[in-house]
Amino acid sequence: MTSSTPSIGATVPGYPRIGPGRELKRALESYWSGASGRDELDAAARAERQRTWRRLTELGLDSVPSNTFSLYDQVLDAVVAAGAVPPRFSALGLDGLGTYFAMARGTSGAAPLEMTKWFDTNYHYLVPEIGPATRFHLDPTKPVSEYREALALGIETRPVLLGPASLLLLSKPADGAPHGFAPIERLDDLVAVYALLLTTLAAEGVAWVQLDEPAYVADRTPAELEALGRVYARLGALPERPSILVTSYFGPLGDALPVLASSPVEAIGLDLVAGSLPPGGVPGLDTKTVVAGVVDGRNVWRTDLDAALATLRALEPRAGAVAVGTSCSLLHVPYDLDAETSLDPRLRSWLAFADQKVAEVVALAAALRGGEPTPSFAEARTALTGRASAPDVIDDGVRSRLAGLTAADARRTPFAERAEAQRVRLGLPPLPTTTIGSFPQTGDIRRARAAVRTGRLDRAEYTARMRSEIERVIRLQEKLGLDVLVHGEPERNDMVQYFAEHLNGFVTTEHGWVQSYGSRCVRPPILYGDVSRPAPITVEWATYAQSLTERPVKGMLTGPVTILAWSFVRDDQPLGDTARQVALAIRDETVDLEAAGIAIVQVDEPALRELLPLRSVDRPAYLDWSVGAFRLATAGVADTTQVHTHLCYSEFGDVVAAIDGLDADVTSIEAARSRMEIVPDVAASGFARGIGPGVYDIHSPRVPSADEVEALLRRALAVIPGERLWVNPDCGLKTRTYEQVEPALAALVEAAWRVRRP
Ligand SMILES: Nc1nc2c(c(=O)[nH]1)N[C@@H](CNc1ccc(C(=O)N[C@@H](CCC(=O)N[C@@H](CCC(=O)N[C@@H](CCC(=O)O)C(=O)O)C(=O)O)C(=O)O)cc1)CN2
Ligand code: MET
Ligand SMILES: [Zn+2]
Repeated sequence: MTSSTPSIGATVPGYPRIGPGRELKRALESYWSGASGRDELDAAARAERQRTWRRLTELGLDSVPSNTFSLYDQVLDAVVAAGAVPPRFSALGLDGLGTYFAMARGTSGAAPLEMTKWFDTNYHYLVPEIGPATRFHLDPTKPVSEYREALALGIETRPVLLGPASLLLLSKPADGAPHGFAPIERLDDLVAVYALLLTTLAAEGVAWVQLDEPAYVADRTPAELEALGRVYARLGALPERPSILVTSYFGPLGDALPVLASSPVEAIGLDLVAGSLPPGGVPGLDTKTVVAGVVDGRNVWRTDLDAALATLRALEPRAGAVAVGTSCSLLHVPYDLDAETSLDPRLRSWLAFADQKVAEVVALAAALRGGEPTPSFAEARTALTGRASAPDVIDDGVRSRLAGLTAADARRTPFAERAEAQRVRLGLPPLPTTTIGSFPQTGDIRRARAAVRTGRLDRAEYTARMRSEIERVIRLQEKLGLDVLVHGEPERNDMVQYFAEHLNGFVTTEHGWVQSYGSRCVRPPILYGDVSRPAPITVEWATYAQSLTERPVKGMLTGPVTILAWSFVRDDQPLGDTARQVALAIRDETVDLEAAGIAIVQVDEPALRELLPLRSVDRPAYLDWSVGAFRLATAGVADTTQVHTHLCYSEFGDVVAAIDGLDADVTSIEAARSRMEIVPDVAASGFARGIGPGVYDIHSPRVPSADEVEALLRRALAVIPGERLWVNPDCGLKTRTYEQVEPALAALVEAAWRVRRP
């Protein structure tokens, strides 16, 4: 670093990219459908990048990031930059963009890269496939052209890339890699490509580059820590390179901090919201710029600027220099609070979305430099005092109800007794067939919802349309011969937002879209106060569906952990306390469904795995409160009511014991994509209740044949007795079409019949 290198000052590690009005989502979906061409997509992408750089400059950042834009995913972008495209995609002979989308979405000839959760967030990344034969080679096109594009606007930027160690730690072994191979074994080869990239960027005139190493906020072996040191020793030793900022987020770096502090990098980004600097000396830190992530990049609360400034000041004597940032990329929050014109102004004053957070970072950096604290400090103080004393945040009724609970409220009678009572009541065949809940969300359904929102359709007409949709779904399931039916969830915009809209303690936004994967977005609700259920939510829909058929219809609810995981949660009390409040509201709903004659209630917990803490020391406490919340939500019903749950992630290893702890009568899990790989583990864990390993991969448009489903069922039957085995898809059908769903479910029912035959 030369004396002319600009200091970082105020910055952010990343920024949303889907567009404030979801412009990129629309451009992508239009391009994929063939309705528009390459030029339109390029124009939309360029417009979003340029808008972002201008906005961040206007808001006052000293160092503006680039290459944080992505047409699909930043991990996929790093795969492309490193040339690590798996051969099944390069063999397609497509151009760059065609290959890129083939990896993201698959083609008829090549299954896409696997998608999995980005740490403990609701963002999904594409999993790189790395083997001994992967031939890395530098493709600097994207970071270089984005840097030039910004420079042409007069904006000097800091290119951002996933760091080499994290890239490999987030990868999986390529097909055909020898048993025991780990992608990290290829680190030295990959670092050679990053070295070339840094040299290339230096030649472009880049002053700072940001390499993200979030994998080091999880537990890492000594060899992995050593590998991190090796990477940055080597990159740091390059004769011509930009200054290097290594960024971490979502937790404290732990043992990786001294490794980076003693490496030759110039700056280290720390998440000081999810973690804090350890007490005591960190050798080498006093020579680094610490980019202090004191503004929460994952939640929407306004920052306590006084407290953040105190943290920054306390850091000053320990670091070479202190710069200010958000705790992580702003990808995980909506763009701009100013778009939310219908929010209660008092609540609004407690919040900050991406642009407001950038302004907070700028204000903190200015105050740290010794300038006058801007008026925003006083405004923040007023807002926070208001929030702390707001009457509707605390609900004494909820609190006393929770205080009055005992362990018995979260306990059902032993499974064997319940199972017998349910067998008698339900009279289901062996290997009962069912689905996970949602049926396709058609354009008609979504348009009707948009119309009722804008007042173009009245409530009664909307309800009538949803009822006719439910009737269609019930008749279809009867025709297909399914045993346990669902109502199809047409009335739900989203399985979390829908419940939040009907519970006290939440508000929802109009424009607060956050990318979940590719072009798919969610509007996470904001949980700001004590939670309760003012009135039954799903009972009318469920009883209407049940009135249409003799077969049992499952009541369908979202569990407390998933509601929390996919919302912005309050930061003024432990998450476990909030979970119990949500659990009570869901418990009220299960009890009301039961009273209305519903015999089976499913409480989905797909996010149980997602919230699992990144460090193993923190896991037992999490599993304790999360499992406890689920049990509280479901233990209010009689033995004769069958409780189902649904989880849909491929990595179950870490939560197999917790699944047992949930004490649901039947658990459906995702299993088709891994061809039932997980089932022996579940059986070996001693799990002895009903289980429905998915036999239809709903993430793919492909329709499975009855033969395939039968083969999967026979595989499951090898380890699970027929009286406990359920037959169902991997997950809900909302993203599929009826043309795909009908034949797939027909195959599923046919396969169950074949396997049932003695
Ligand atoms: N919250 C949440 N997280 C989750 C999941 C989930 O289901 N929910 N599933 C997993 C995978 N993640 C997913 C996330 C989003 C979507 C998804 O399909 N999102 C939809 C939006 C869903 C929604 O909120 N729909 C609303 C609003 C739809 C909309 O865009 N309406 C149009 C108008 C209607 C039209 O013309 O189509 C508009 O507002 O402009 C509704 O149905 O009411 C999308 O991006 O397209 C799927 C999976 C993990 N995380
Ligand atoms: C992401 S889990 C989805 C469960 C929900 N009941 C559905 O079928 O859509
Ligand atoms: Zn699911």
